[in-house]
Amino acid sequence: MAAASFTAGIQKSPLSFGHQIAHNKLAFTPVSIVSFKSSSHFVTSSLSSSSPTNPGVGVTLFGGVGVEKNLKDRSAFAQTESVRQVTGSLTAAAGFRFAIVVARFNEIVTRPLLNGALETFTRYSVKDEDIDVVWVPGSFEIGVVAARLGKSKKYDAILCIGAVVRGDTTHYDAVSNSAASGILSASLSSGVPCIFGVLTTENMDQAMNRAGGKSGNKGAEAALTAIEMASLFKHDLKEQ
Ligand SMILES: Nc1c(NC[C@H](O)[C@H](O)[C@H](O)CO)[nH]c(=O)[nH]c1=O
Ligand SMILES: CC(=O)[C@@H](O)COP(=O)(O)O
Repeated sequence: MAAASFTAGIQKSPLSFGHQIAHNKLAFTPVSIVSFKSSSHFVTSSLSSSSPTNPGVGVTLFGGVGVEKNLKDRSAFAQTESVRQVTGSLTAAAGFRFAIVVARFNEIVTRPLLNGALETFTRYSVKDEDIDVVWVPGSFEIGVVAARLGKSKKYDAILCIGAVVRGDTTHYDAVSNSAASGILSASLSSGVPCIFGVLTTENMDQAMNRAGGKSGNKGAEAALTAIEMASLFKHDLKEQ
């Protein structure tokens, strides 16, 4: 089934993908760094592991990375031998639910950003039926919609896509700053990660280069961020 797409309450036909984007998968190999003391230095070595309690979630044990001289004389700075570190995983995205809020303004840019995001979700095993796409008029409107979707608690992360391109006036600053603070505010007020996939560029060339052109596809990158943050919140930062 294809991802649902909504615009002002009207369900739109499913999106089709014309081509496969070239995008490197990020390798998030969970790594543990163990340390041992050698005279007055910490020496580090590394080996791989993943959390036994949360498969697919990297846990890094970390102690004295780098060279720490004369530690015994600096007891105030004594380091613990195993500080737990966590990072979201990209390997277990199946089952996560995502909303994408996308601005129609500069659709020639935002449409390929959206397609890049959808292709990435598919590549990482997110099902179409677990993705809802909501269209809004412009980037200024993204924040309020992201907040509403976040508070619905239906989604593990919300990906926000827009393209603000500088014109002749100061309007650019107002729209781009409002989009950024609106999306941040949606994240903080809902407690659901809202990912900033809004381009803010000097001209259309810069925008197109980042929407599948020579600078990659920022929509695809933002989708990876959404997966990582969804994983982090699901497995390690659960509300108690
Ligand atoms: N100029 C751009 C806009 N402007 C429209 C605003 O976002 C908003 O829809 C309007 O002010 C009504 O509230 N939007 C973009 O996404 N990109 C622009 O470059
Ligand atoms: C980013 C904008 O809002 C921009 O497109 C508006 O253009 P202008 O400043 O020339 O009115």
